[in-house]
Amino acid sequence: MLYARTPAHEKRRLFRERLASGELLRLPGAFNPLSARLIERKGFDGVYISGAVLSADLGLPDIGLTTLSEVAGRGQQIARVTELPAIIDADTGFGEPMNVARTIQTLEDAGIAGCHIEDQINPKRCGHLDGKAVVDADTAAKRIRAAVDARRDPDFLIMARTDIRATEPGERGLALAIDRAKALVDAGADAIFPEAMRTLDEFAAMRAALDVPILANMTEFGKSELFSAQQLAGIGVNIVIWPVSMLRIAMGATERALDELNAEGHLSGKLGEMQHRAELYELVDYEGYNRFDTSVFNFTVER
Ligand SMILES: C[C@](O)(C(=O)O)[C@H](CC(=O)O)C(=O)O
Ligand SMILES: [Mg+2]
Repeated sequence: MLYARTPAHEKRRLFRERLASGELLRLPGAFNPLSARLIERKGFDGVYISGAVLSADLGLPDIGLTTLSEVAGRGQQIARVTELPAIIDADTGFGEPMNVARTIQTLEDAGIAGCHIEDQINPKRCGHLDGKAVVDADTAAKRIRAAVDARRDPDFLIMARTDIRATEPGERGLALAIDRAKALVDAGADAIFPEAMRTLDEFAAMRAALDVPILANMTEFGKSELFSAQQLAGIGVNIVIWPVSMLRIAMGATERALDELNAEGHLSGKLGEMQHRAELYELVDYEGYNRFDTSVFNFTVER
């Protein structure tokens, strides 16, 4: 009721423990707090909080327009309703290395379990758009070092994302990505998010080159092929995210329903696709609030 029971430091500790086991952890993107509850209910290992989703939700493109306060605020709303660890997209860290330090502490305060900081120039753009540019290795390493120095909970996961793969085609791009990832691990990154990798072999090469966990981004309609959780587990990937998928599904369904409403003047044909009122009530735990209420008023006062 109201919020999750597990304190943030405990979520982080448990997430680290699961990560150390080497199994693949599956994190669908939660596009709001309610969807995070559903992700938990369905047995996933964590929730991912996407910058692309937050921007889209506000009707904005994913080009670095959102602020730390907006991101941390949404992160807190989502993290507080689930027992699952929440990993959030911190873009480039919202400024210079000193801003990155503040970002990390703000996300810790928001109850988040970890984040990724990318090596794109400011302003960043979606990792699957063309024309991306990255900062030099020294600046990228400074961002990560600032993040690591700033955290107060050593279990808060600091993941470095490199976008360098897509800046050069073919083998050369992959080699650059591996070099950059190694430098970011040297700077203190706990995990690596190699963005816009193209094939399973590329993920496997990155996996073989590093001794920290790596993340695979299975975002649709982008630069990476889409692989199953089984395929990614098979090559030793540690975390997989489907960052925007649930929003895409919800928006696709909404669009079709609006068309039907226009055509038919009612939505009776869509009832089977809707979350039932009973399911919603269960998800937000009406019953728990009811119990709470009766336990508040369960005394009698003698006069
Ligand atoms: C992972 C990502 O950073 C996000 O914000 O969710 C995006 C996802 C997307 O735009 O599909 C990215 O890959 O840049
Ligand atoms: Mg993003």
